[in-house]
Amino acid sequence: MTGIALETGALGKRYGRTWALRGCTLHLPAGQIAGLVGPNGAGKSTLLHLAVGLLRPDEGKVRIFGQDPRTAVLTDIGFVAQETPLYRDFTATELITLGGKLNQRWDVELARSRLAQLGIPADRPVGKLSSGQRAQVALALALAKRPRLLLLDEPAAALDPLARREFLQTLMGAVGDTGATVLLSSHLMADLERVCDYLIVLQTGHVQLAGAVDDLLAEHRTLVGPRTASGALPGGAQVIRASHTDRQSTLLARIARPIENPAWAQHEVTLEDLVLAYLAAADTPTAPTCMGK
Ligand SMILES: Nc1ncnc2c1ncn2[C@@H]1O[C@H](COP(=O)(O)OP(=O)(O)OP(=O)(O)O)[C@@H](O)[C@H]1O
Repeated sequence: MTGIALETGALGKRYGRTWALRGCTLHLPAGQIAGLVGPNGAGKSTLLHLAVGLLRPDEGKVRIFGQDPRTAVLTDIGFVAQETPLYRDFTATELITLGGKLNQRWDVELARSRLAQLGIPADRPVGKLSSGQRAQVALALALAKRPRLLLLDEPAAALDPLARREFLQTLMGAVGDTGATVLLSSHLMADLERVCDYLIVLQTGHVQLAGAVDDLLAEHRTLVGPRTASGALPGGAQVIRASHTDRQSTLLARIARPIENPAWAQHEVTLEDLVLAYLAAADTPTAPTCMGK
């Protein structure tokens, strides 16, 4: 599927006098599984609530498939909020029936079979399930909607490691089947490394880094070489994060082209290296920002 699933322009939201999100400009190409990362309070939940139309922007715009989420596209969006709010007195079976009455493209079988596969009691009020089981019910309901865009706010946080792996596999399977776009907020970098092909890093309400994972990894290297001032790097590299010993510098750098100076050893970076470097750099006054293609 082509096109842009989510687009924001100078998007801002404040609570009282405090901006939770400000100047947020990004786009998420359709068909991607995107990770949304950032420290506590960075604005991830705020962005997701704006995208699903549950919050109104104070500045700027947000568009889902080119439309205002507060108007036309709600049937295209699936959302699992952080605390997985569900009607706690209802059983999963009742929620599946209810969903069928409220949604046009409801896939009853998908929801039922998923819960049966996971051994989740469908006839017990969801308020009496464990928080991990409730998260699974919420995901099953969101997938049953067959959304074009699925927004998940830390969906796997309450799951044990095995359940998390199954959750991510189901997610990837469902997305593979339907071509849905996913935006998934998480603090679990290993999970994101496993499933994401696009990455958005938020820091104090701003986009710090965004782009296709393959491009971001190709554009960055860890460089180890003679102790150097950041301004004197080979090949026009931009230093994101530097650490030094008396004789040696280790730099996480954004490189425009391969560095041919043999004094510098180059190593590929992991997604976690990259995110940590940008988040740490954001605490410095000249924080770099990198927007991908
Ligand atoms: N209802 C609210 N009233 C006042 N301030 C709020 C409210 N919701 C969020 N905030 C503030 O807005 C900022 C962004 O919060 P948000 O929940 O979007 O961050 P987050 O990145 O999702 O954090 P976490 O990783 O902890 O879930 C924070 O400073 C938070 O304290």
